[in-house]
Amino acid sequence: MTQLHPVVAQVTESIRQRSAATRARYLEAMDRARPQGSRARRKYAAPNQAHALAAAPKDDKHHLQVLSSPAVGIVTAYNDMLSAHQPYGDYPARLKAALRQAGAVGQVAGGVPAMCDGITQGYPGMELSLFSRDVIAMAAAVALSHGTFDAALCLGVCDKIVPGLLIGALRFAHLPIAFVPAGPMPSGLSNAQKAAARVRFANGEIDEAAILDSELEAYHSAGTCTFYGTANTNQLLMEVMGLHLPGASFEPPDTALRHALTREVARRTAAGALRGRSMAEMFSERTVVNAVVALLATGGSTNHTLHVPAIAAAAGLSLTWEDMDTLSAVVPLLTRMYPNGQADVNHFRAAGGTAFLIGQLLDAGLLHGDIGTVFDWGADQPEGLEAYRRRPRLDAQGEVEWPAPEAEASSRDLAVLRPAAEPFSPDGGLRVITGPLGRAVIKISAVAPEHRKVRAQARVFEDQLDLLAAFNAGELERDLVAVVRGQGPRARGMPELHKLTAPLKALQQRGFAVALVTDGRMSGASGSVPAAIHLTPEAADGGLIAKIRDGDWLELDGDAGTLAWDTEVEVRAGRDEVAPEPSAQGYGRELFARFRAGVGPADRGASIFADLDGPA
Ligand SMILES: O=C(O)[C@H](O)[C@@H](O)[C@H](O)[C@H](O)COP(=O)(O)O
Repeated sequence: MTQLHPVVAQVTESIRQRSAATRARYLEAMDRARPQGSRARRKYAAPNQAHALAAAPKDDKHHLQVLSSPAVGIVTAYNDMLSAHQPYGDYPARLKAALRQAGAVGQVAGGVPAMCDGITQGYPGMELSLFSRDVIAMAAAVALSHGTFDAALCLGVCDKIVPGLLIGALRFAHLPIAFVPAGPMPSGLSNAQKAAARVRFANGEIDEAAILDSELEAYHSAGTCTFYGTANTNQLLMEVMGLHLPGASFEPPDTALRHALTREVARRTAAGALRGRSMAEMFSERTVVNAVVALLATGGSTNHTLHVPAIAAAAGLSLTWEDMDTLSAVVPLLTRMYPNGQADVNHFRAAGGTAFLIGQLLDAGLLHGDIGTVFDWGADQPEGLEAYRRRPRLDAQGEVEWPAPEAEASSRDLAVLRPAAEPFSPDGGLRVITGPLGRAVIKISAVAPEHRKVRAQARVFEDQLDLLAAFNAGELERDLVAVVRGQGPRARGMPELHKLTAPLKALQQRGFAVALVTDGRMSGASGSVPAAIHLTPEAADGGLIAKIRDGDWLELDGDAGTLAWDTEVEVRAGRDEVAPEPSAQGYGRELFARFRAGVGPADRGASIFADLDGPA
């Protein structure tokens, strides 16, 4: 067996020790919630049980009431607005049929909201986006609060939905809970061509009709957007955490194999319920470390520097940005997918996909192989992550099987996916930035080495639209550190500022040294311009970013992980903080005032949930 890398072992151990008290309380709570006796619903009095059975079809009633079959709650994030979630429309029927075959009964326990960042990018709805993660966690809890379920299946793909569902699921981890993906959109216009068209549009070289045609060729059908942004990072992380079946993440929607995988995850979850498995016994600090390693090895979305700590906290575990940074120094970058390269997730899958990636990381001792997985719930011999080296395929009956991996498996496209011995870069794609302004994160894997260090005078904006206006007015034709502040969780719910990608890139292409510093977020799809994001403390929480003025010299060095601010301490002290503009009314933003007032800082996940398991 491969020896675990000492740094991975050390980070895992420090998370375990730091989290000892909260984790113990979490596991006790999960233990207390475990049903005593055969089925969860039996603890309820007759009227309560009858309510749960009332609308069930006759056969399901017989199974639940007489045969004591397990009940599996389906929590769905279906809607027609997210192309990635549209395929979920008929999943409840598919899952219920598969569960019946496995001797269980499926019931839709509830729906959770899901919003598309691609639609709301740059518009008021985006100010609800990050908070929607916590709303989804709460909605998942409401769905599972019926308490009549012996297992659950969660249906979600996109940015806030998977983290939200997982946070909710982890509070019901006395049950076995699996995640059911739906697969990526087929490749259309490439992401690089799409981005190039946006820069041409920003430069005034093409008109509204041409840019819309370009976008419609890129976003053309159901399935997850093909770039390696937050949604696809979610998918990869779920697989490496053992919460998807092996190879399930990137099989396209509506293929025979996709449907066979969906049936199989239902069967394995039913088996988990029959065997008395729980998510709590499979999800540990090792699972969390695996998620971070996979994030780093693939240059995944910066949003996961918020989501993974928030997910860990929901399982009583404390993960810090420093843990991520420490791991980043030893985890090699093994993939190049847009925005870190030209390929998309379909190319990644064709090059060897998760099976090759996980195999490489296991062989390098960078992943914990000994984690519990949903695959193991239906297997006689637990295999842990080893099973995820295998690729799914259809057997003669049209069901899924995972043949033993080829001994000499290699990447089929070294421009997209590399072995650990020949990485794109010896270290991972994310870095913590430190300096007098506080701490921030940067995704250097998406930035060419020659652009990673920028020294320039600041131009300060309180709103991304002001930056766009200044760009359009030709005021930004110079070396520039754009400071966009008042965008943090307490100020505005931490919107993504992805609309700035095209103009900043256009300036970079004109030969200017350009960087961004913000207490807001950038999209997982943003790249090429170095961006120190998630700056904490934010302007609305006493952060010194509120004291920067136009003309101050800033130096962002992505490789060194530093953000210097030349202005003398005495000069800074004499300046007033510019208070962030309050979040506007309308688009429901007023409903989230309590969220803004109560949210925690970015390095703790920008979450409204604090100390779920008491003090550390
Ligand atoms: O974090 C992310 O991955 C993004 O928020 C993503 O979910 C969103 O859809 C982008 O806005 C689309 O990217 P493009 O605008 O580049 O197509």
